[in-house]
Amino acid sequence: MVDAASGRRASTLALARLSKTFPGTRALADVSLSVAPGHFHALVGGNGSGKSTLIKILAGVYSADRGGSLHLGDESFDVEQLTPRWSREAGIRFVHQDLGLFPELTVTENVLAGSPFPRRLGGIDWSEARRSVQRLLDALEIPVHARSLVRDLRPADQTLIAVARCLRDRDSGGVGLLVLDEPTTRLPADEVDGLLQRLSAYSSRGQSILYVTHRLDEVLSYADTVTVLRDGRHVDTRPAAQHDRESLVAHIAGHAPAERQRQPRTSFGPAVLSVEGLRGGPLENVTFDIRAGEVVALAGLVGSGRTSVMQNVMGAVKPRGGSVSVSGRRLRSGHVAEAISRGLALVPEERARDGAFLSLSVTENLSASTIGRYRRGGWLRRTDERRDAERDIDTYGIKGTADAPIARLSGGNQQKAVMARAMRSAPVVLLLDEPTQGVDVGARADIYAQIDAAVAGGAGVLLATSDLDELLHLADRVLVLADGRITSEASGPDITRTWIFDNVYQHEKAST
Ligand SMILES: Nc1ncnc2c1ncn2[C@@H]1O[C@H](COP(=O)(O)OP(=O)(O)OP(=O)(O)O)[C@@H](O)[C@H]1O
Repeated sequence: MVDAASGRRASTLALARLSKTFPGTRALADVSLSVAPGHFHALVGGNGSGKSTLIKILAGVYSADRGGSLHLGDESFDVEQLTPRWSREAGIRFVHQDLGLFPELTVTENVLAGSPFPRRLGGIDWSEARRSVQRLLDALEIPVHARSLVRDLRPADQTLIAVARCLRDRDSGGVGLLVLDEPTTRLPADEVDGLLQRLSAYSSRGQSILYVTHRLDEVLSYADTVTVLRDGRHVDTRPAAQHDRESLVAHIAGHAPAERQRQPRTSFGPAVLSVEGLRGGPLENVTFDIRAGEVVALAGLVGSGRTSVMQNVMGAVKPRGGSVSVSGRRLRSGHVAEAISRGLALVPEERARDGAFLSLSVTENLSASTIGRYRRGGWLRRTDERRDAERDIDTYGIKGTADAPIARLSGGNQQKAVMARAMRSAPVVLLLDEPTQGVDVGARADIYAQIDAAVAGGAGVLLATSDLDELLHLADRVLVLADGRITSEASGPDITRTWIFDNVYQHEKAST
C-alpha cells in the first residue's frame, strides 16, 4: 500500500506538544506522538485520559491550544488551525464506533458515499461503480460482493466496509493515517481476530494505523508500538513487544495491577427472577430463572435477542406473550415504573440513547431513578443529593465534577455513572447489557467488585456481554439464546471458552 512515488503516504505523522483545555479541564497537556509509515500504533489510556480529544483534534473537530504543532513529512502545521477539511486533505481517515454506514444500501453505495460516482450518459454508471468497488474490496481482501446489502454482512465485514470507504482514496491522494476508535467493542468474539488480522496485514503493506482501544490483549497481539496516556499526559511509547499485560496495566493506571481472584459461587437462594414463555421481537419462547446471588449470562450471536430479553423483562417494550415474575410475584408487562419499584434495574447497551440524560448534570443522572429519596414536603434536598453524588463519584472513580453536564464526561466515565445509578437502588435483579463497554481496565475491576457485592447481598444478575473474558469472569451460569429460545446451558466449571465457541458460534455454522 506504500507508494514510493507518493511522499504523503510514506510520511511520518508527528504531533508535538499538543494541549487542549476545556473550561475547568486540561484534557491534554504537552502530548507528543508520532506514527511511522506502516506502523500499527495503539493509543491506550484510562477513561478521561484524552484519547478521544486527541483524535478529535486530528479530525479538526476540536482546535488545540496554541503552541503545539503537527508534522507530516517535511510539512509543519499549527495545531490550533486544523480543520476537518485540512484533516481530509492531509489523508487522515477515521473509523468511529458508530460506523456511519447505511444498512439498507449496497456495499458499492456505502463505499462511494460522499465521493463522486462514475458517470455515463448523464447518469451514474453503476456497472463501473460496482467494478471499481469490487476491485478495491479484492485488493483489500474483504470477502464480500459490491452488490450485497450492508445489513446482510457480518459485523466484522461491516467494519471492513467502513475501512474500505476510508481507503478508497489510497490510489489518488493517499491515505496517510487510518484512525480506528475501539472498532471491536461491538463485535462478536469470534470475529475480532479476523478484523485485527486484516488491519495488521494492511499495516504490513504500508498503511499507518492509529488504533484506540481498552482491550489490552488486542494491543499485545497486534500492535507494533503502544503509546499510553494518563490524565492528559504522555506516559510512555515503546514497541508492543516490550510490554506484557502487567506492565501495560501499570503504565495505564500508574501503579501495579491488583489482580483479584474470583471465588466461585456455589450456593444460591430462591429465584428472584422467573421468565416464562417470553415472546416478543426475535424471542419465541424464552424461559429461565435467576436465583438470589447468581450471575446468569446470556450468550448469543448478534441479533439473537439478548437486548430484547432485557427490554421485555424491564417492560421497556411490551412482549407478545409470556410472564415475568420478581421474587415470585408477576409483573404487569410493559410497565417500567412497576419493574423499577419491584427492584429491577437496567444498564442499557445504548448509553447515549437510553442510559445517560445528556442535558442533565452528573448529580441529576446519578439520582434519576432514586429521586424520591430527596423529596421532602415538595422540596428537593439538594445537599443530600449532592453528597450522595460525590460519594458515587469517589466510589466509581468517575472523572468529572458533580455539577458538570454528563455530556462533558468521557465515554467511559458516562458508563460508570450509568452503572452507579443502577447500583444505587440496591436492585433485586440487575439487568446489565454490555456494562463495561468503553470502560478502562481499572474501572472494569471496580465494576466487577460492585457486581460481586450486589450478588453477595442477594441480588440476581442477568448479563449480556460481547466480551468473552468478562463472561468467563462473571458468569455462574450461561444460557445460549438462538432462534428465539434458550438452546443450551452450562454452569460453574463447565463454562469454558471452548464450550462458548462450540455452543454459540457452531450454531451459526450449522444454520448457514
Ligand atoms: N467537550 C468537553 N467539554 C469539557 N470537558 C471535556 C469535553 N470533552 C472531553 N472533556 C474532558 O476531557 C478529558 C479527556 O476526555 P476524553 O474524552 O478525551 O477521554 P478518553 O481518553 O477518550 O476517555 P474514554 O476512554 O472514557 O473514552 C475528560 O476529563 C473529559 O471530561
